[in-house]
Amino acid sequence: MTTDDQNSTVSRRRLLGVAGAGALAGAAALGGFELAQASDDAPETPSAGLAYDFHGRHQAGIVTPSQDRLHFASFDVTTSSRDELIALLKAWTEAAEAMTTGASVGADTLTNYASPPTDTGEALGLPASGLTLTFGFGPSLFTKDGKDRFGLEARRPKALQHLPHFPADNLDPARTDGDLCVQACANDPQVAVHAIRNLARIGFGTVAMRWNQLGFGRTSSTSTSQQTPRNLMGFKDGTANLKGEDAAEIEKFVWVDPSDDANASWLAGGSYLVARRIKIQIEPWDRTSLSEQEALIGRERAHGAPLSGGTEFTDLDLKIEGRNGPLIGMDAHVRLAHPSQNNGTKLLRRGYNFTDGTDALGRLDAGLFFIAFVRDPGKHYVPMQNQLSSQDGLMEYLQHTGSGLWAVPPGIRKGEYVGQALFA
Ligand SMILES: C=CC1=C(C)c2cc3[nH]c(cc4nc(cc5[nH]c(cc1n2)c(C)c5CCC(=O)O)C(CCC(=O)O)=C4C)c(C)c3C=C
Ligand SMILES: [Fe+2]
Repeated sequence: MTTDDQNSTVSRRRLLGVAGAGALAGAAALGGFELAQASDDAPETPSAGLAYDFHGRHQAGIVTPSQDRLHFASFDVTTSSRDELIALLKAWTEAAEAMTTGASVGADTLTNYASPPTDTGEALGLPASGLTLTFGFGPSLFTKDGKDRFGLEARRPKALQHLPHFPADNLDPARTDGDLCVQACANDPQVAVHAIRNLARIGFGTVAMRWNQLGFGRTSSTSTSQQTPRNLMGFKDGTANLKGEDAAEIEKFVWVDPSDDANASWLAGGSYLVARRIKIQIEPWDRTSLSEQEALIGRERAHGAPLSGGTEFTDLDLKIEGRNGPLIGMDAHVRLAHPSQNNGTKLLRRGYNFTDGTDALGRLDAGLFFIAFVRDPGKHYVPMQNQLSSQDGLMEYLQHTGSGLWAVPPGIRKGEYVGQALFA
């Protein structure tokens, strides 16, 4: 595996090769700890000193191992100038190149006393922390209120539509859609927040942040080297996820192929990002019996094994019957999400837990910020969501409150800017 292909090789050599001043300062500050964490026999826990290459065939933050923290932001473009939009994407690329190495934005951030600093400063001295920045273009970038603001309409991918209304959706427009999105993931929340804040600052006058979401505790593993984490329902989440190492399946289900859409050859090597803010009714869930919880998921809670038997990674057996019907019930989440019930479809999940305070009744506003990367949302996401939203027993405890779909351009080569082929 090369960094060019996967952006994901992380080794001591790589850590030492990180060029950013911030990363070097951070590594020096942490002394031997950094090196110990990044050594070949290091535990699978991601270290703060990791750095993923921003350049490569695909954007990082998709098949690279998911980090612990998320700051996701959706932006609306406020200018009607195509040139200003391109200038923003160039500036964002330059800033992303710096920040993903642990460096500050702008060379003279602490020496030019006549201007505001070019970097907001809160990550100064912190290492790269595995920061990845993944950029996406929403349907409204191509056409908004019937207008082709930037001359892009003819190049809009057919699959890039606003997501349909799903049963039981209760979407807040203030947490839905957006012209552009940026997924910032890192192993330090301050690094992820710093990245989004700097991109927003750079975009002042060109874009306005529409909504954003903080996330913690990844709810999926995207690499076989990672342990399966737990979501706020207390279950292991990500066991049957696509993993970055499954090259053939990633090719089939994640990356857009040049033959997929003649209008959108610029998207080849990219993907689509689906985001759903799913609130979990935590208090009723916590008063539900263990047997009911396990029946609704279709797996046992302690180790994540399917209710049809075996251990965590044993395949589901959807046919085995118990005394009262199938051991994995007809409305169990894993049955309804399983490829055999979805035309063989798989998706790459990359979600995070969230808590956003309490509501007026003192209930936690918490849940799962679901993110998935798919090759074709109309085939690989919409039918599955329709099935889950209408039949999944878990829906009694869930409410979808935010949503969006973005086309994620392919990786950026050195000297290029994010999404350059779209504007060529
Ligand atoms: C549309 C896709 C999906 C949404 C939305 C979704 C929400 C959601 N999921 C859990 C908890 C679990 N999901 C699990 C498996 C699983 N989920 C999806 C898809 C969506 N989930 C898929 C494709 C799968 C894999 C199915 C399979 O092939 O077996 C599991 C089991 C562990 C695992 O395999 O990852 C859990 C637990 C919650 C709590 C949630 C919304 C809040
Ligand atoms: Fe799920």
